[in-house]
Amino acid sequence: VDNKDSLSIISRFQEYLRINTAHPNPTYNEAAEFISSQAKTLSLDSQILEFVKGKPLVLLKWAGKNPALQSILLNSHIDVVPAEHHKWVHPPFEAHLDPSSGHIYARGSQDMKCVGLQYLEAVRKLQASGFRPLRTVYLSFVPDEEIGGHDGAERFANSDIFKNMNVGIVLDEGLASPTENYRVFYGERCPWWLVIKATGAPGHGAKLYDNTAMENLMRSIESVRRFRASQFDLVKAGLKAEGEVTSVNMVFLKAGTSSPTGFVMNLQPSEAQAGFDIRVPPTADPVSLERRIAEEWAPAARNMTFEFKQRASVYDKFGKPIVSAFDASNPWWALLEEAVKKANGKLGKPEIFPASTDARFFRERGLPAIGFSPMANTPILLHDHNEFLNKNEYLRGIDIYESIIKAYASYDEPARDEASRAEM
Ligand SMILES: CSCC[C@H](NC=O)C(=O)O
Ligand SMILES: [Zn+2]
Ligand SMILES: [Zn+2]
Repeated sequence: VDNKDSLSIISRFQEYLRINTAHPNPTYNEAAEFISSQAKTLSLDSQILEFVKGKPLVLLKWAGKNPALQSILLNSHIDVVPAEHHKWVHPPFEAHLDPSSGHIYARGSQDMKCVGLQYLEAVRKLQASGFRPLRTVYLSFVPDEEIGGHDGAERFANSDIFKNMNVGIVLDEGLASPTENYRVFYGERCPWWLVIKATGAPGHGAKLYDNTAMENLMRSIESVRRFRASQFDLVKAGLKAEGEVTSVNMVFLKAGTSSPTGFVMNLQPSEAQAGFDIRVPPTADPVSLERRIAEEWAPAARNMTFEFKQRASVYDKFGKPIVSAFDASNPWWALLEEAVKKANGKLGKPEIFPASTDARFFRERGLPAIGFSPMANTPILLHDHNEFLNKNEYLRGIDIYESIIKAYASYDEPARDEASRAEM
């Protein structure tokens, strides 16, 4: 790449980053227009699907020479999480490029506007080199991943349009890696968002009595904390990776009787609740966790109830953990490894993604999906202040994708259907 090319590649990335697609009011239309205009410069077929009004999904198609072969889907989400503007060194939607370090600061620089545009830039380079794909390559830019993906990737994966695309492999997001090895993911933990509620007799703030809502809730919180520590200890001791234990973090506490001048101090409230973000590995036993919740964390005997705000299934409809194979049964895995190597990149060991991504909707349909965001030598800053990606790392990622897309789109063995299922 000569300097002029890389300058325009970087400024296109900045342009995308400057479109504020943060929740709760993402400017999806502006982003969809930007992506469509990019697709036009590449002569890709482009359509905007609106499974839910106001939530556009941009679907691009680079037609392959053999449409009978299963296609390749390169997925990325358009939306980003909100940012606390005043806590950033550079405003989160300015995409400031620091001239001395080469870091580009922006919300979405790692998660995951980088990946979406790297796919496009890789296609641009492949086209310039005269490459023509054997398999059809699709690029999807989807809304709402950060709020659960139900109006985005989930509807898309369950649509007839998707069915007719005859997808054989999906690439989706991974995580930055502080080392020189890229991280790569074959599965992810399932989000369970739990609210537990305690009730108890109200009374004078000076009175000691049993069964207050606060006491009942506190006992649960203590029990949750013991479990949390037991899981965290396994990670700290190096016995399990982050994605292999069940995480539970308290994310809100709600209790007390408020008045216009603040909380009432001498009244013990009759209700109290707490919310927990729980992530369940595909290898965990969801039944025993649910029993723990019902018996220890929210026992009816202690006047407690619970409710899930989100409860993704650990198993698919065949009762198997929702993971993609990374052995010889999944030819896409070896192809990815080789392609990354060919582009002088190194891959770490296959991992379970600790949070959730849209990949689960494709895996649920029995498709292999690989989580991969080519960012090596980069601190993990997704959802953090001062999220950044170095411009050279971004450019290097384009070369990596160029190699992967070339290998995938040239692969002429029809992938066997059962190859997409993992035996775990
Ligand atoms: C319940 S779906 C939420 C998806 C979100 N994804 C990335 O951060 C997450 O919290 O993992
Ligand atoms: Zn993401
Ligand atoms: Zn995210």
